[in-house]
Amino acid sequence: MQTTPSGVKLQNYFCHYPIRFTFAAKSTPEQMASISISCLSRIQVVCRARTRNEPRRSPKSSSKQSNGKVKFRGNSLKAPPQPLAGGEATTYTRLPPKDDLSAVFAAEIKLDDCEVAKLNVKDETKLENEDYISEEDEEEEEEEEEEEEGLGGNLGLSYGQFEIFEGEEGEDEDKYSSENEDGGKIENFDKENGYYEGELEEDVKEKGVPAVMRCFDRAKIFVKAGTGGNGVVAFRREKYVPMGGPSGGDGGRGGNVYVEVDESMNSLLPFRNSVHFRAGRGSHGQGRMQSGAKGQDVVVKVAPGTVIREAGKSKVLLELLVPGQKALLLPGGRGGRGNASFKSGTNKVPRIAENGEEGPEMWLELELKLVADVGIVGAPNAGKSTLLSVISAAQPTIANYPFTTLLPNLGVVSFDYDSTMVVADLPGLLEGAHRGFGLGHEFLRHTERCSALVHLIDGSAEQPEFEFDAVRLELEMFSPEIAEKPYIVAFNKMDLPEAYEKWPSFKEKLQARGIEPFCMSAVKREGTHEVISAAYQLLQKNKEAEKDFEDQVNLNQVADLVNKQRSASINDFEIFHDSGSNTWNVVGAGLQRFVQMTNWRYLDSERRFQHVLEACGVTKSLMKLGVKEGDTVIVGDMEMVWHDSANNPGPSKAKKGFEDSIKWPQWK
Ligand SMILES: Nc1nc2c(ncn2[C@@H]2O[C@H](COP(=O)(O)OP(=O)(O)OP(=O)(O)O)[C@@H](O)[C@H]2O)c(=O)[nH]1
Ligand SMILES: [Mg+2]
Repeated sequence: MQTTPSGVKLQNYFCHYPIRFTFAAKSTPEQMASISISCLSRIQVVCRARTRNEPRRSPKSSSKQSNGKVKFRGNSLKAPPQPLAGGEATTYTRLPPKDDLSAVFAAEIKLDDCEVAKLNVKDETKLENEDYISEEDEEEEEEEEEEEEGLGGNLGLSYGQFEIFEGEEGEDEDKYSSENEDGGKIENFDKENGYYEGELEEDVKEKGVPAVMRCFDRAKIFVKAGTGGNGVVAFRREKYVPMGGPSGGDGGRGGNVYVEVDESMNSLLPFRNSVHFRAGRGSHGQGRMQSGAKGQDVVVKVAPGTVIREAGKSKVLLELLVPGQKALLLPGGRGGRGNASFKSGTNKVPRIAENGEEGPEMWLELELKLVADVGIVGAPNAGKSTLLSVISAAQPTIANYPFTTLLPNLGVVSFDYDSTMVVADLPGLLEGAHRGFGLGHEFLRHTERCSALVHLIDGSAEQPEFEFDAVRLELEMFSPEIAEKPYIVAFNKMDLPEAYEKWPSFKEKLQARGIEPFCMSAVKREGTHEVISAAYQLLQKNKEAEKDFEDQVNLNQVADLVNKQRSASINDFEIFHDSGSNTWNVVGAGLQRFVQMTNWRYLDSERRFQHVLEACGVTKSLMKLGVKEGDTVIVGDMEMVWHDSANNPGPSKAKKGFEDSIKWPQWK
């Protein structure tokens, strides 16, 4: 733990989020170079020296910064902070190897060395006493100032002070804010486990693994196709053209929602920021028979290997594997017809136009699964990453401690000009992984896509065959489908004497179970070719079976379903009666759509509505079922009171939807 000149204690800690330290000091860049900081994870360090010519901050704005405050803030600054002139920015995007951890935890933040900063801390205290500003004002003004000063400004900092910007989304802003009054110690941080205690700890635990170890391979998004534009009622008015007739144009079609595979994406990380995707609405029709413009389409770009499900449902809607694949997910709503479309021999002056059809909407769950042909699975430290690095050009992190691999790595193995396969090195599996122990379960689903598996066994383990059994069991517990995949077993680390000794008994035991294991040494590159050739052969066998299945995939199946629902006949309906409230509910997709597209502003719409209900048999059915005067009838969103015109010729009132009276139903 270190103490800054302003009394702020800083713990060296393991950080999950991109954090930005900004130091401003009235010193030369050389002086600032004495500040040594080593940071873990994605931490950006900006050391900022104030030049002599730079104007000093006004007392008011200076006083807004209380000494030694440590603030966590969302990364929702209007202008993203940039490394400033005279400063230095370093961004770590990966964890350093474990060996380096001790060095990092022992790292120092030597703010004490900065004499100038110390002096200014006193100045600031003085100023703060002179001109006190409330905390809320402080926040607001601070933000304003950041906007004003932009990137070239002082970022609202005064000498000897620093802020910690937490690089997450604004939503987490409050949660992580830990402004410290008593000496500025950053509390709630559990150094051992690498996350914050209290609220934050709960949050992290809930998700299973700390954020830095999570890969963004699941997302939930909302998609909505555009609603069609409304049709209009208009009449042609032109000199020398008496009674020009109806000329109301149709509304434009709503925009579609597409999903496209983008080769450049390798995670679903962008969906953390953008969740809602709405296609544009069709424009309304206009007079002179002008149809509305079509709404703008929206294309949701996903990474290859994305599986799409409707939220909360297990059925897979789409599986997008190949870059460039584009699927129509939700078709936009049809534009409503204008009165020109309603012109007929019997009605030459139609005063009716339709609303645009509502665009369908849904919440989707996206899940990214690796598009790998072969998956290397095994216990932690078995040498999976080493094997991948030997057989492909991939350079995964290799180190002698469990869980070196936190996210799956991919490598392309090429045997020949046209025979290649993609191999995935997955994080190590522990006993109980299917219940969430270790990291493996987070990634087990990636093996669902693999056509074959390589079980890598650490030959130097105490009981290699138990290790194999434990991993097999985990796979079976997680998903029987994965367990059924063809696999080969490779006994690694044969260069070590203890592994060499254990190999004969291991081989014997597996052979007794009908499995022919391979032995190899990834480090010495011995036996690896045999292993990977055997995996390739397994793959070839499997691919032929899968090919037939892939040919049948229809990418537009969701849109087809939506269209099918839309074209549901108006004659298909069901009537539910609630005797308690005397309510009759008429349910049918076709009828519902008809009600939604009816524009009740026009009188002719009511007539048409009545006519349709009679024509499709709703009126008759209701009468058969014994509807009585004063009963409530609900069709789609429309709620009406049944009015038997034979008994009472007065109009019934709609409870909802429109003010005008409706004479419905009217029969003789
Ligand atoms: N002697 C010997 N050591 C090996 C061999 N293969 C891997 N190792 C060592 O085993 C250690 C772990 O190797 P990794 O490739 O990181 O193991 P891993 O299975 O990817 O581990 P996790 O990512 O933690 O699951 C490293 O120190 C490797 O150098 C081998 O064939 N012989
Ligand atoms: Mg590894």
